[in-house]
Amino acid sequence: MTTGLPTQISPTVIPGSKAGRLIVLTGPSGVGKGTLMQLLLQRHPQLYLSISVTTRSPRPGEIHGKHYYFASREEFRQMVDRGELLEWAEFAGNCYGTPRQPVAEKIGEGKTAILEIELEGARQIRASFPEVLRIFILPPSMEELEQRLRSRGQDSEEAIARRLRRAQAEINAAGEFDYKVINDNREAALQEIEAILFPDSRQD
Ligand SMILES: Nc1ncnc2c1ncn2[C@@H]1O[C@H](COP(=O)(O)OP(=O)(O)OP(=O)(O)O)[C@@H](O)[C@H]1O
Ligand SMILES: Nc1nc2c(ncn2[C@@H]2O[C@H](COP(=O)(O)O)[C@@H](O)[C@H]2O)c(=O)[nH]1
Repeated sequence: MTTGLPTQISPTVIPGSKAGRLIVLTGPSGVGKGTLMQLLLQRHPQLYLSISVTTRSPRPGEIHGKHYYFASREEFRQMVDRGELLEWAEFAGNCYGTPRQPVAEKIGEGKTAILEIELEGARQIRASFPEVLRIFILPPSMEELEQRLRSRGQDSEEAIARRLRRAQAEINAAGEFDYKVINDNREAALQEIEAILFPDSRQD
């Protein structure tokens, strides 16, 4: 398990229909990506949010198959070796990856698939799927980011420190992305994302 390089997505497009879109949403841990995605899905249930595999332990309330597929390091390594992940990366001491098949299926059905992933994974996707639309979510300030990580109340002090160290490097790479959205006011950020995803009257 030494590389996270992806192979191609290869969606099978249903004859007579157009292929869907792949969207990547990235930003430092705690910036509010998950919160914004849940709100977006409530308003646009036709969107498909990929469920990742992780070796991280479940947080209280997290459900296997809903929030993540929780796997051991060995299970994760086997998925990598079998080419089952579209991308994967290590983040703050754990592995995270995107199962290939459901994303390929949804795109093949003409749907919009969204990946909520960290920077290295976003770079891998860009390399294997250049048409991807990539959005970076920024915090209003580093102080606010730290405050959000703490108020979430889910991570140890050590985990928060690791995530904050990684956050600055991720923010420095925001210029690589197609769009940047500052998540200060939740509703305003959501509307910006909607305007990116649904220019004109496109709703798929
Ligand atoms: N605009 C906002 N203003 C204030 N608090 C917010 C805002 N958006 C999200 N939050 C809060 O910030 C915390 C972190 O949000 P969330 O878990 O969605 O972040 P995330 O980017 O998905 O993190 P991770 O990448 O670690 O999964 C949560 O407590 C959430 O309620
Ligand atoms: N490269 C990938 N990154 C992923 C994936 N799923 C989630 N993530 C990112 O990991 C961090 C930490 O998440 P947490 O749930 O432990 O707080 C965060 O930035 C997620 O966006 C994935 O499949 N691939």
